[in-house]
Amino acid sequence: MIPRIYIPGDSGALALGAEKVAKAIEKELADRGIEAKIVRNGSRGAYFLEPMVEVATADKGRVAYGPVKPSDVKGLFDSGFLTGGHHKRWLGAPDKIPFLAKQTRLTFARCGVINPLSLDHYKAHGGLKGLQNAVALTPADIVKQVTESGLRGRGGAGFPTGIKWKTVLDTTADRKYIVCNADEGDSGTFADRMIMEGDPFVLIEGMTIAGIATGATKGFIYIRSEYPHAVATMQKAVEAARKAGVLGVNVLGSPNAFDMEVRVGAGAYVCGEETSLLDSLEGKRGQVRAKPPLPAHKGLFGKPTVINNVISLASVPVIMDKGAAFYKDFGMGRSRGTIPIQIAGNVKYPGLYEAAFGMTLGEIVDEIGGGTATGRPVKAVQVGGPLGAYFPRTLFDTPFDYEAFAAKDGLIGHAGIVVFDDSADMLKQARFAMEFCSIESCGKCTPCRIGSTRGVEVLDRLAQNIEPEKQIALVTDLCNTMKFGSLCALGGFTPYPVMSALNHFPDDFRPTPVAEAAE
Ligand SMILES: NC(=O)c1ccc[n+]([C@@H]2O[C@H](COP(=O)([O-])OP(=O)(O)OC[C@H]3O[C@@H](n4cnc5c(N)ncnc54)[C@H](O)[C@@H]3O)[C@@H](O)[C@H]2O)c1
Ligand SMILES: Cc1cc2nc3c(=O)[nH]c(=O)nc-3n(C[C@H](O)[C@H](O)[C@H](O)COP(=O)(O)O)c2cc1C
Ligand code: SF4
Repeated sequence: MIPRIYIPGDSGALALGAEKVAKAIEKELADRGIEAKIVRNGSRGAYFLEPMVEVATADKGRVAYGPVKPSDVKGLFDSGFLTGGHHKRWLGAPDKIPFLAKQTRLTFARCGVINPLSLDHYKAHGGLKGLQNAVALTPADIVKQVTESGLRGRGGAGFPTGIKWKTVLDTTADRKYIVCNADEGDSGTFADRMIMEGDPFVLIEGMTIAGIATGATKGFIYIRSEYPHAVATMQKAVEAARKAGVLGVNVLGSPNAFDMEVRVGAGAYVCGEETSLLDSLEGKRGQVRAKPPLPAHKGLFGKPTVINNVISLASVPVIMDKGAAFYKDFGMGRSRGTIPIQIAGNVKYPGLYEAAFGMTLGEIVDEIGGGTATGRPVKAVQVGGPLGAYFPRTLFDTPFDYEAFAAKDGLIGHAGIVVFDDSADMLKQARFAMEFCSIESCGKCTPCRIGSTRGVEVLDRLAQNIEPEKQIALVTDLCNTMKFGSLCALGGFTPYPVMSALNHFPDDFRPTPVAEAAE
């Protein structure tokens, strides 16, 4: 029985040199008498957190699943290749790490401070105050506060949360749902996981407020299967909240009923897309639905549904506690409040940093992240997951703001940033984006399903220096078709990493002509 080790091939892993790490893990296990075979699954994962390695066996399929213990690959930590410790460091004493102490923690205020599963600790640190205020208000007044706070969807699209809630509140139905999107598939992101493992009650409180605000009595938290600790913690927290009367037929003794369940995904990136997620929750194969109808009108089981990201929902209690004006005071332009920036990849200080919108990308990478772990110059930073653009140093003055990033053909997404040093080959990264899309495509529309597969082929020809100008024209044309012709943002946004790599790092796409190289 040979354990197979799956190496999630996301861009964070690539930034760290996934192949090298994979080989090292293989060796570490071999030294311990475990015969192992490396299999790259080519899709998602957050390698740098705790090494997210799935161990499966040929005869039983997946038998053990989840992070490898740091002690299993101690040599890798010693060599600085894996930095699982920052998870602990982040949850641990932020005051001992100067740049962590400089954060503005509103959503993450309690993480690392309280016992995550103690409702008493939660209450002693301001927990449930938002919900207490909410039960005394009308649904319309709660929605008004959330709208006035300026909170926008932290899952990536930045849609105003209050407006989404109002659509559900205004839609008449016998049943409505709150769905929390905890699929967290973006490379370099781990904020949702941190909340679920570090302060689960804040998510429960946020979802309950959403239920009361919109008339929904049932909630579902859809958690990616790669997060076994988060699943276990959320399940325990939901039980504790139910026992304490925070959930149930009379929320905090009020006439409002709300309850929720934890559901586990099946490992498809596209199931983070809200309509595939709904299909998956309904027990079907996760495939993107055409919009309209919006989930807010016709969502889970055809009923009006609020779908929000973990951080969007977890940001609501502080708004309902301290008021819309308090929250709105942070940030810049139309990006209000704080955002948990997740710094990963080849960076000296990876971790989660909650700050008001408005810091520049350069401040985040150089000052907070401390530059690359390898000490080499930063070449590129991918912001917003595998569908996000690669920004060169010349764009480091871009403030962390939805509109500022969009103006430079980029996106903030879920605020994960992955840093690459000057050894990165951007043609390879562009190929990775196309390959990722072809693996994760739900297959419903042609530009994404066929386009991504053809895209890999075109970039492979480019790498072999076969008629390079022709391939560049072809990939540009293909990206245009994918951007405007895809049904959802998986196919529609894959052109961002591809075209930004091509536009900002053209030298990597034009291999030295043979004659020149020979001189
Ligand atoms: N967090 C992650 O792991 C991850 C992974 C991949 C992509 N993304 C992000 O996903 C984003 C795209 O998501 P999308 O396709 O759902 O975006 P979208 O713009 O279609 O929708 C955003 C949200 O607003 C809602 N909405 C839109 N108009 C509405 C209206 N008039 N009334 C009520 N609700 C309305 C949608 O239902 C949805 O919930 C990208 O920007 C990307 O950053 C995130
Ligand atoms: C391919 C794809 C994957 C997505 N994955 C996630 C995800 O893992 N988590 C998430 O919150 N949103 C994800 N989204 C965005 C959701 O469709 C949706 O916009 C979000 O859950 C709405 O919540 P928000 O308004 O609170 O951000 C994804 C979108 C696409 C196109
Ligand atoms: S863009 Fe890709 S993932 Fe989205 S609907 Fe089309 S085939 Fe499916």
